Amino acid sequence: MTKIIDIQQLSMKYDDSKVIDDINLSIKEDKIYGLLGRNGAGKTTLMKLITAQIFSTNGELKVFGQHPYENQQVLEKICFIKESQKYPDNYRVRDVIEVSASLFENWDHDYAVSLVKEFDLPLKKRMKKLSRGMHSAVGIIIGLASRAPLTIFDEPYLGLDAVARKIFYDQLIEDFGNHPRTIILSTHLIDEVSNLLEHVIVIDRGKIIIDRDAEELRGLAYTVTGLAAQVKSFVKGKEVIQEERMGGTMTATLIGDEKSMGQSTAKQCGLEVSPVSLQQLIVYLTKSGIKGVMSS
Ligand SMILES: Nc1ncnc2c1ncn2[C@@H]1O[C@H](COP(=O)(O)OP(=O)(O)OP(=O)(O)O)[C@@H](O)[C@H]1O
Repeated sequence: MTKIIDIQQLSMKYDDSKVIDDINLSIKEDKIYGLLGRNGAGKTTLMKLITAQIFSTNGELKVFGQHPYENQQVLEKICFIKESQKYPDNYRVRDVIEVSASLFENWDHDYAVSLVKEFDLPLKKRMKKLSRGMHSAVGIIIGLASRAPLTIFDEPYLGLDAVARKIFYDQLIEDFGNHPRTIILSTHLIDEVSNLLEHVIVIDRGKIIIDRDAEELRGLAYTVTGLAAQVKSFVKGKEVIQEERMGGTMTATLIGDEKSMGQSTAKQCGLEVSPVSLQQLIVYLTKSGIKGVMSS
């Protein structure tokens, strides 16, 4: 599979503090990536580096095989929708759509218009009069209708209600199916997007700590519950990322995929086995400060 982004030993400092710390990463063609991590982890900084809005202090970054800085050939293939995307106040929704049409080679006008209807946006209303959520919906429409070969959404849904977020997810998955491209979605709503993601990248304090196929990651951990003595005996020698005791009962979350047979053994021992959501797993892994990169 072709690499769309190739990052080697990339670092970036703001003043004296390293916010991107010697990372290696490759992003492949026609996949949906989740870029996840805690506040201040370095997600936006990484996206700004990829889209050539800021310079790295060290390392190599290639996008579509070239350095992205002031490189029109590369930049015209990217659509970056930021968290608080700004538009000229006096523009109407319609004007934003028209200007966007001129920026992206693969722009689909009919699709943009159908999305405006889906999100129930008033085409004639000026941007400054839109609510926060409506503002975000405009960004989402541009990101989807651009059909840019590399589309990056950085927390695109500030103020967007649950219904509108569902429209976004449904549209993303449907349109991606018809027009595959590389999508990077940065979000804190991990469980909501969990089923959309094909690959998960987690950044923590400027370092990539997880770079792994989403399906593999989902099956990587499980929770066992039962009598404390039984759970204690079962988890002995296994990698436990979280445990909790309530009276005589104990719950433990362990790392171990299907192949390790831990889940079937736990069931045979009479323990209750339950899956761990992607969000829970990422919270555990970032809290426990895993060393090195969990990569596939
Ligand atoms: N312009 C700047 N000047 C100095 N420090 C900055 C600047 N922008 C970001 N930082 C710092 O860089 C670090 C990474 O910030 P970044 O915005 O990349 O994090 P993030 O993962 O996107 O966070 P969030 O999820 O809260 O949006 C933070 O410590 C932040 O304070």
